[in-house]
Amino acid sequence: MAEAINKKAAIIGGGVIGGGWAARFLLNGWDVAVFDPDPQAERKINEVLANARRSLPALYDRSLPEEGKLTFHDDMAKAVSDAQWIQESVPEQLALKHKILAQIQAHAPSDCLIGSSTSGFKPSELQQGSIKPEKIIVAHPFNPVYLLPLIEVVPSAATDAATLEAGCDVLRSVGLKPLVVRKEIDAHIADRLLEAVWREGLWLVHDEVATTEEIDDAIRYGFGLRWAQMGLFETYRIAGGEAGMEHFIGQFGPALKWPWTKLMDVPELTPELTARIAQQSDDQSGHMSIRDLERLRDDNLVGMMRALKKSGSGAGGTINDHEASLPEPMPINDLPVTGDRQIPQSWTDYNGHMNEAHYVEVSSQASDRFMELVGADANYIASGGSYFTVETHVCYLHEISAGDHIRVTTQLIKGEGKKLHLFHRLINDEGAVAATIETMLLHVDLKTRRTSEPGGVVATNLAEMAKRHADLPKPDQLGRAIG
Ligand SMILES: NC(=O)C1=CN([C@@H]2O[C@H](COP(=O)(O)OP(=O)(O)OC[C@H]3O[C@@H](n4cnc5c(N)ncnc54)[C@H](O)[C@@H]3O)[C@@H](O)[C@H]2O)C=CC1
Ligand SMILES: C[N+](C)(C)CC(=O)CC(=O)[O-]
Repeated sequence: MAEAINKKAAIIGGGVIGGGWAARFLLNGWDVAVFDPDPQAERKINEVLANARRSLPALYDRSLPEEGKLTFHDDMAKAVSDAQWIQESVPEQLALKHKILAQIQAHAPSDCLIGSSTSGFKPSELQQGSIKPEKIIVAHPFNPVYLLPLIEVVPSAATDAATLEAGCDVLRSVGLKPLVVRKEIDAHIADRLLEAVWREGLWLVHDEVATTEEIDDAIRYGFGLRWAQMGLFETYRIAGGEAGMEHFIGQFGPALKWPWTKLMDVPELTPELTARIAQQSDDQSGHMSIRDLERLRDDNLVGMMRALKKSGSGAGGTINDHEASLPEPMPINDLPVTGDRQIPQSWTDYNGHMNEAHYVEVSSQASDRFMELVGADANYIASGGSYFTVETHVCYLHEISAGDHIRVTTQLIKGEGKKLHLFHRLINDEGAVAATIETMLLHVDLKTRRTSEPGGVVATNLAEMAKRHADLPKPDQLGRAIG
């Protein structure tokens, strides 16, 4: 069989942001070629990648594609040849970006789009002197690039609609949420907002009103939590109470003209102020290495984004959409695969392995998937029929650790009348059955909350599935009681 050919991304500049881009593409199945003259680039990217491997897959309840191949190059031409996407992430200096973009375009495939990670330059500035200005856009990510879905995509007058859409499709395919900025401006949308908050923070330290830690507390215990799920305007709509946004503006709008904010001025970043900020930051966080801080940040982000995934709000909706686009797993031993996932860090406990509670979560997801396969899907449930779990028995056979990949197969033991008797096997990458979960569900009428016969399509599908599973050997753990 011919080997599948992966897509290839070229990462030009592999620092904080280039490393994050490399991880996002690799973990979404792309090959990645990096060009960076820093002799430490390979080590740094591998460390970022290790953090990405423990966090990005943990956002999903399905496996990401098989990881692509990572290569490092000291020749720009080799790095960009055959690339379908090129991402420039060199330092924020316009002259350097012009030089690098010219070198890229001298060697890149002629139809290849180049995204620039620039935090502040407009695309028309980046395109100055370019031989193909229409192939350069701003694709501004957020740190950590492998976890945060937002990507500000900024076209210029030289960018046509089809190129822009094709670029957004590529970015969506690796789980990003393109926000197309309709009018190019310095620092796009998000950095305009971030700069305003940062400027105020600097003034508060300068005027000795607050330390770096106190400013961070003011954000993380309060409005930072609100912003992650509703942003600025939706939050303020609620703050206007039943009278809404107009009332809110009427009450707090005038304060914008009172001396609440420093607004446009920037404090002089003298050596003394810089040293004060650096010392306060060391006092606040110097007990942890940057990589440890990154892991803490990533674990918290995964937890918050998994909560958003449940409601589908904001970043959670992007993860759900990306998850739905991931390929379906193939059957194993004639059984449907009803789960295929990496075990997140947050599922492990003080014994250093997957906590017992999450086996039931895996079972619940596998039963849900099985229900979908026999037609008891979201539409069916909306029409008033569903299954309730009434009994579950778990056998823990081998330890499962954070980062392990498991697949779940489901054998139909009985699917007749109101009863749905399932047997799930959790299979690890060595092919061993790490756990079995036997579970009984009953069909219920959601209006009366009483058991009822399933609808025609579900009953027919179950009967067909039962025929296919009838000759399979009965599992050893079936009907097991404790003792
Ligand atoms: N750090 C951040 O929070 C964010 C930065 N950005 C943008 O990303 C870009 C890169 O920023 P960072 O990654 O933070 O900087 P960085 O300093 O961490 O990384 C820059 C990398 O570029 C490499 N480099 C320098 N000259 C080069 C050349 N001639 N060819 C190839 N590589 C070269 C350096 O060796 C370094 O590894 C900037 O445009 C920045 O505005 C965007 C979003 C967030
Ligand atoms: C500070 N910064 C301007 C480089 C920040 C960004 O561009 C985005 C981010 O990740 O905060």
